[in-house]
Amino acid sequence: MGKYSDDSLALHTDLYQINMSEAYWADGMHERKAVFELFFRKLPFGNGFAVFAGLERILDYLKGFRFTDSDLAYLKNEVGYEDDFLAYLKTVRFTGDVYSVKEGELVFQNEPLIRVEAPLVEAQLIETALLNIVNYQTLIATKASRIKQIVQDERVMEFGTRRAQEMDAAIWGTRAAYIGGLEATSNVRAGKKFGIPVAGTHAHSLVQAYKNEYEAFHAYAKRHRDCVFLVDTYDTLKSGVPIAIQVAKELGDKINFLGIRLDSGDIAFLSKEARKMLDAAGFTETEIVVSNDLDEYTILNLKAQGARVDSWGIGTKLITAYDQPALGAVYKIVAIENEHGEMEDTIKISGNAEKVTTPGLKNVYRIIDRENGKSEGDYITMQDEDPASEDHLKMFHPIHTFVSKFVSNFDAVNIHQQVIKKGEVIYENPPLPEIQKYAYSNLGLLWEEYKRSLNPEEYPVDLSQKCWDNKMRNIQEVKEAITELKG
Ligand SMILES: Nc1ncnc2c1ncn2[C@@H]1O[C@H](COP(=O)(O)OP(=O)(O)OP(=O)(O)O)[C@@H](O)[C@H]1O
Ligand SMILES: O=P(O)(O)OC[C@H]1O[C@H](OP(=O)(O)OP(=O)(O)O)[C@H](O)[C@@H]1O
Ligand SMILES: O=C(O)c1cccnc1
Repeated sequence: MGKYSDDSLALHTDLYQINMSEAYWADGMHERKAVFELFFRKLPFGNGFAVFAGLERILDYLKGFRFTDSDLAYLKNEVGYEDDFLAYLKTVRFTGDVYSVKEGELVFQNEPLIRVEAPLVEAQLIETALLNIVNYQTLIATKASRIKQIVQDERVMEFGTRRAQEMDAAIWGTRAAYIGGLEATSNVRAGKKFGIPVAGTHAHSLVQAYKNEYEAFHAYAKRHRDCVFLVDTYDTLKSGVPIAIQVAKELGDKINFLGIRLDSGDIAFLSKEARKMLDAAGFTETEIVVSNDLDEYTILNLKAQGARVDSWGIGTKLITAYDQPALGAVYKIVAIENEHGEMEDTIKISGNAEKVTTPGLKNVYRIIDRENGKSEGDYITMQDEDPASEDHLKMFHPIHTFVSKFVSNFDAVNIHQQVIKKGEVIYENPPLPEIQKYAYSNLGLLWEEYKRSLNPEEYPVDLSQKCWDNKMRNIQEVKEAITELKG
């Protein structure tokens, strides 16, 4: 590992975060309270919602945040920071407050998923890791949810470790995929670490090692009562399926002939033919597992062709988020304490209206119609507003403000909860199967038009009038300041 022996996560940040921290510290700004929000601007995969994941790792990361001696030695020797600043860094822990949506929550564009309220340096140093975690895990949970929505009742297994972008991605991606709705993983370490059910068949190498399917299947069956034989090594219909049936008949009750796996060729055709062969041999309960570069699009197409599949193994295209490899979430400062101890808004202006940040301390409410239990949209308010006390709300699009509606007879549910208070983790993440169930049950809140995988309607994420007015005032103030400068 080189001369700096440990691998603390405090340095899992961009150099510029430490450089900015040095400037804040040298200027006496470092303890000022700052508020940052983490959000994404565009839903991934053209989906109508995203499934939030990443909180578990974030809590662990923040709990253990500290620069170790070897981190400090590295920063001194190799990067050149001075001793006084390093002595300060040695004392830095995460002491702030964090508010987050739960894992498995359905989340949308331009709404804060996490709000960090902490001394400026602390909030700044953790940006990179928080984004790194949420960007990946939320992306994979969302992709998994898309796949599961197309698959519906059949079983889906995560097979992607060998193709993942290195080991961390395989492990945390598998966990996120499980949150999104997958039933099992082939990654045994993820099974041990998170309690995700493990499952699997065997590879072509088993058959190739024995040079024929008959011996390979028998060898496997000698030590495994539950058997799923891979039947496409030589010729699926002429050799693989008939030999699997022959071996299963020979072994009778000694094995559970659970299934066969197809991994190449025309899956629709081969699965239908294999189904006929298995049924004709009396193995009507023996299932057909398929794999080979599958995603929600191929699965939908295969279903349309009447493929007879009971179980889907998904690797590359899920774990690498193949069709959209980044979520693009950002972490933006929205308020900072001034020299008098008062919180002041901050704003980032952009020529692109969608990129102008929404300043100030805010809350996000999910507005749920009491009559039908469906969500009308999300409603971002200033922190001192209480939409639950209103009889009706005007919800309007934050850019196209003429698109609006009035909502009454609703529940306003604050989607955030405090997970860290003064540096202490105060939230216990539920067991993983409960998080998965939560994600699934949340889908019931959404009208079908937001859930379809192709061209869904845009779910409303609106600003309260007060929040919108505040944003406009901030924009105006910046413009005036610039005009004064020019003048
Ligand atoms: N009936 C089908 N309709 C649409 N796509 C299919 C169908 N059958 C298989 N596919 C998909 O087509 C892609 C390529 O399949 P193909 O059979 O060429 O795979 P392969 O790995 O190249 O096979 P082989 O190992 O025989 O060369 C895969 O993503 C597979 O899931
Ligand atoms: O296709 P994916 O969605 O990425 O799913 C994972 C793939 O990994 C295996 O193939 P590989 O060729 O690596 O090994 P094998 O010999 O077991 O087929 C398996 O057969 C799947 O095809
Ligand atoms: O168990 C399997 O069939 C499996 C596991 C990983 C990758 N591909 C297939």
